[in-house]
Amino acid sequence: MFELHRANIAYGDQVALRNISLHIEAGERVAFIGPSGAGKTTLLKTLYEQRPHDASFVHQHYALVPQLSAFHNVYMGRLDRYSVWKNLHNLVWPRRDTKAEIVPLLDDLGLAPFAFKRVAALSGGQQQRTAIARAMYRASRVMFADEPVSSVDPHQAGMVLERIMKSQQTVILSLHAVELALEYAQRIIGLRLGSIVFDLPASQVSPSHLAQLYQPC
Ligand SMILES: Nc1ncnc2c1ncn2[C@@H]1O[C@H](COP(=O)(O)OP(=O)(O)OP(=O)(O)O)[C@@H](O)[C@H]1O
Repeated sequence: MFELHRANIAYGDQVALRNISLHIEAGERVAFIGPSGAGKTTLLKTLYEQRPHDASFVHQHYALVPQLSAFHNVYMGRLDRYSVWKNLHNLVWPRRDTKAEIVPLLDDLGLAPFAFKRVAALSGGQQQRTAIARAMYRASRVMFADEPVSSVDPHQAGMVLERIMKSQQTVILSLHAVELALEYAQRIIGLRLGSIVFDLPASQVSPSHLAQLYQPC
């Protein structure tokens, strides 16, 4: 489904990824871990660009429309699939059938009480869960998510990751929380200074692998 062969990615003269070879099959649940600046976001974006038509992307900074409600932001996940008439109707006067699709999705992520509140009035964690709900509503073949639980409180982070893993066929995400990556992903790719240090099933990642990844420069 995704393939990179000795890929190098740079921003101007700043090299972000070096000699990356990678193959990801449909249905995999993959987590990128590694220190800040290791190249996780760059790798997510590089892979996303291979199939933007059938993937969704949860951005680190959510990329929501703050003036619109959580409901409307989630609806935007399918804006390109509906007619102009349906989109205008839902913007002004949400249709019952659309509410029946979106409200349970928000409810599942603990957001039902905020469904029709402006996103600008929601907390960071609530905004992040709204961005996840939008990606779920899109229902594409692949979900990319960049630090999708960074603002969610620790009690909810597991629940949110569980929902993500159940809702999509293929999931590729970056996580700072190593323990969550090991619990919810099947395959862990450790990145450091733009290179892959290990690529292993979660069950085979050991403390020495992690020490190698997070050792001081
Ligand atoms: N737009 C940009 N312009 C220049 N350099 C960039 C840009 N985006 C990222 N970089 C550099 O590329 C490298 C990898 O960045 P990237 O954001 O992919 O890392 P990351 O592992 O996702 O970091 P974090 O965990 O902090 O989000 C870093 O050295 C970073 O400074």
